[in-house]
Amino acid sequence: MTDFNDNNTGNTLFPVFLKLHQLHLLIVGGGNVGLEKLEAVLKSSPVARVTLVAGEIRRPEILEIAKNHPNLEVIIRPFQMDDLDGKDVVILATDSRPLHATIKTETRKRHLLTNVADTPDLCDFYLCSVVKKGDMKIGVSTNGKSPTLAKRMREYLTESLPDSDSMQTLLDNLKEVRDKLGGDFDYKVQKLNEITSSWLEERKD
Ligand SMILES: C[C@@]1(CC(=O)O)c2cc3[nH]c(cc4nc(cc5[nH]c(cc(n2)[C@H]1CCC(=O)O)[C@@](C)(CC(=O)O)[C@@H]5CCC(=O)O)C(CC(=O)O)=C4CCC(=O)O)c(CCC(=O)O)c3CC(=O)O
Ligand SMILES: NC(=O)C1=CN([C@@H]2O[C@H](COP(=O)(O)OP(=O)(O)OC[C@H]3O[C@@H](n4cnc5c(N)ncnc54)[C@H](O)[C@@H]3O)[C@@H](O)[C@H]2O)C=CC1
Repeated sequence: MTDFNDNNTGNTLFPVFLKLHQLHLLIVGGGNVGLEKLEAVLKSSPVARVTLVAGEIRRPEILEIAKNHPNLEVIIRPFQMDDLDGKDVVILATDSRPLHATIKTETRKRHLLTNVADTPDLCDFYLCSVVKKGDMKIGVSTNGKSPTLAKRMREYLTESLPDSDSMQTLLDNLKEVRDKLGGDFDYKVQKLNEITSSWLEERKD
C-alpha cells in the first residue's frame, strides 16, 4: 500500500521527464548560466526546440552550438514580452533579478512553467543532474540545497552502476520479453517482477 506520509516532509518536488522535442523552450540570457542551462538541455534532449534570447552573447560557445542544432534559434536583442508567445517552458538566466521577477509574473499569468536560475523561490521546476546509461536515465535533485552534491552524486552513480552497454542489453531483453508476454495485465506484472527480482538478488552477492 502507498504510504503518503513516507519521508515526505522535506523534498516535495515531483520528478517528471519532459519530451522537449514536442515542446518549445525559451531561454533568456546568453552568458555563463545561459550556456550552462542550454548545454544541460541539449545534452539530454539534442533535438529540443529552443529559442535563446539575449541582449548580448557573452559565451561564444552558444553560437557554435547553434551551428550544429537546427532546432536552436538564437535571437540577439533584449527580451520582450512577446518572446513568451507560443512557448511551453521558460528558463531565465540573465544577470538581472528585477527582470526575472517581472517576467515570472507574466509567465505565471500565462501558466508557463518557469525556471529562474538565480532564484530557487521563483522556480516552478529545477534542472537536475542526469545519469545516463543507454535508455536508462536517472535525475538527481537535492531540493536546491547543493547542486554540487547533485553533480557528485551523478559521478558516483555513473561509476557504480553497470556500464551503458550492459544496461542497454538488459533493457532491450526486458522489452523483448514484455512485448512477447501474453496473458492479462496482472500476469504480465507478476512475470516481469519475477524476472527482474533475480537481477536484484545477483547484485546483493
Ligand atoms: C535550484 C537550481 C535551479 C536551477 O538552475 O535549475 C540551482 C540553483 C543555483 N545553482 C547555483 C550554483 C551552481 N550550480 C551548479 C551546477 C548545477 N546546478 C544545477 C541545478 C540547480 N541549480 C537547481 C537545483 C538542483 C538541485 O535540486 O540540486 C544542476 C544540478 C543541473 C544543471 O544546471 O544542469 C548543475 C549540476 C549538473 C551536473 O554537473 O551534473 C554548480 C556546480 C558546478 O557548476 O560545478 C554551482 C556552483 C556551486 C554551488 O553553489 O553549489 C546557484 C548559486 C549561484 C551563485 O552563488 O551566484 C544557484 C542559485 C541558488 O541556489 O540560489
Ligand atoms: N542556477 C545556476 O546554476 C547559477 C546561477 N547563477 C546566477 O545567474 C546570474 C547570471 O550569471 P551569468 O550567466 O554569469 O551572467 P553573464 O553576465 O555571463 O550573462 C548575463 C546574460 O544576460 C543577458 N541579459 C541581461 N539583460 C537582458 C535582457 N533585458 N534581455 C535579454 N538578455 C539580457 C546578457 O546579455 C547576458 O547574455 C547571476 O545572477 C548568477 O548569480 C550563477 C551561477 C550558477
